[in-house]
Amino acid sequence: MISAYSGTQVRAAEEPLLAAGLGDVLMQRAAHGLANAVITELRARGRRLYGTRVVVLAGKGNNGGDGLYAAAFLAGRGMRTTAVLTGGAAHPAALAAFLRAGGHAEELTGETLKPLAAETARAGVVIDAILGTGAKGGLRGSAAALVEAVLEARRTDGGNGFVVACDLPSGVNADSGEAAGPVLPADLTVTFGGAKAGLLADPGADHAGRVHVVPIGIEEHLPAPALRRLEEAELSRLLPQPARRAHKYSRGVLGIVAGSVQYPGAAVLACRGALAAGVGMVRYLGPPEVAHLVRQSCPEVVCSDGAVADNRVQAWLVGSGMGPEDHEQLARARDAIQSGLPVVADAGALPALPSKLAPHVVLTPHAGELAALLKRLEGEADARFGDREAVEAATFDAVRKAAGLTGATVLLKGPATLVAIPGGEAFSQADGTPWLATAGSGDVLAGVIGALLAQAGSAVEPYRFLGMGDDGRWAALAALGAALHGIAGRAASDARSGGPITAGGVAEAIPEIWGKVSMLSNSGAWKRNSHSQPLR
Ligand SMILES: NC(=O)C1=CN([C@@H]2O[C@H](COP(=O)(O)OP(=O)(O)OC[C@H]3O[C@@H](n4cnc5c(N)ncnc54)[C@H](OP(=O)(O)O)[C@@H]3O)[C@@H](O)[C@H]2O)[C@@H](O)CC1
Ligand SMILES: [K+]
Repeated sequence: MISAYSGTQVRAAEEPLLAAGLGDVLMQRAAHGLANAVITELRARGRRLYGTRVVVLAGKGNNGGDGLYAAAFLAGRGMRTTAVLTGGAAHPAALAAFLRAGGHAEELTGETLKPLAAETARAGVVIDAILGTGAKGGLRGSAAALVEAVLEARRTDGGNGFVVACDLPSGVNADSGEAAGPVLPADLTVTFGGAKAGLLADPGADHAGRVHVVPIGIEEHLPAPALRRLEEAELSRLLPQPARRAHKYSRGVLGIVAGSVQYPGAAVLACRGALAAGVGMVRYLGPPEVAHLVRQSCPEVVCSDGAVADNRVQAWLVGSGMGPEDHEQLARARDAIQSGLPVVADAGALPALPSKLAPHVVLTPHAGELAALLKRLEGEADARFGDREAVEAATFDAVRKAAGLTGATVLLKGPATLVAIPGGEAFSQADGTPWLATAGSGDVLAGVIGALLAQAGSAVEPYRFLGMGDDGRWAALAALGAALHGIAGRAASDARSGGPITAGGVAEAIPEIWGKVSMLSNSGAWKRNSHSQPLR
């Protein structure tokens, strides 16, 4: 599991060591980890160190200090290093070490801005150490102008160097991933002590590239993470497995209220997603025309046009492919939400939610649907997240806000899918491929999560083992569904040499992914079939 923390959490964890006079030791560890990551990356790209040009953009705080110490180390390895001092000053000891090692420093001024931007754009390696966890807002002033000029120079002249962000891409908010000003997107972010939550939430995740965590000795002081990402070991542990004496009812029954005469395919895809994700049985409730199509595509599904109360299930999925005019389906959706059973509420069910929900209700909006929900809950005049763009600019805050206002677990679909319960556990899964942005993909995801709720909603032990509260399991199950769906989407695309996929293709790929993930032991090694390919 990747555990990510807010900037405040990391700074609090540093406090006892800073009080013990170990500030410089922490900085040296961070700088050493950063320099080693640069060397590893250059070697992986088949590039020699000697003579390669490195530009470090160094702010006046400790983030700049990390960058300057790392650049000093690289200068000692024969790299040609230039430091651009963006804040009119620099960490004194780190700058002295850099100059002693043979580095060359330039102050950023009105006159030097253009040539330094051009030099940065041409460099083999750029270390972005302008701002770290001490940033207040996005980049501003001459540092912002420099980054804009570098972006422009890279656009016009190209540039094949790689960008390494020191702790986080400068201007990205460590807590939320928001970026108020320009940001130099990184190929790699080397982050210290623990990942920052803003690196796993968009738009920060967009800018961060790969994330590499360097331990610096503060780890035992860190609290429960603000944001988690399930990896193979946890996926393997959390995937439900049938007991030897299982029967279809004990395996879990999912009731699905989805689809309409206008969108019958959503019902079929939700059923296919659920069936692929190990549920014992699916009961479909909906209009006869849709039920007919469901029966034809999925003969395993038991269909009826009856009432929610007449169907015994362990969980419900409601809303996919339903519109505001589908009164009968919406009435069923409301009954399901009020049944007290775990529920996935998707698409058409979102505008019709009761005002107060609980975490066993999992909402699965995309950014536009989340904006509409928040606008309704906050009131049009006060809505901070009034439209899709506002949600996309601050995904983590938006999802936490929606969880707080509804009381439900909220899953926001995206390249980094975020899940949060009110005031508690939150997850970010980025397992998929952009090809998953295709019609029906969300219906399959809703089916997969519904199937997981029906099978495993009552088990709390695995989550306690992972240090989560009992309500956290609703978010973890939704994150598990997002991970399965994402990995399956990637596998489906890989099977076509990286080509496009359909929602039906994603559902088809899920059972094999489930099998492969289940084969992993908790250490991440294969239990059986040790020659199998890793998942990602
Ligand atoms: N604590 C430790 O020992 C360790 C810390 N570590 C490292 O330190 C980093 C945190 O360092 P930090 O606290 O010095 O803050 P940092 O991110 O460098 O920025 C503050 C400076 O930027 C300025 N500034 C602020 N906002 C701005 C803006 N929008 N646009 C432009 N300027 C802005 C602000 O100026 P001011 O506003 O105060 O005038 C101030 O001078 C952390 O990310 C990690 O890399 C590791 O080495 C481990 C040990
Ligand atoms: K930085």
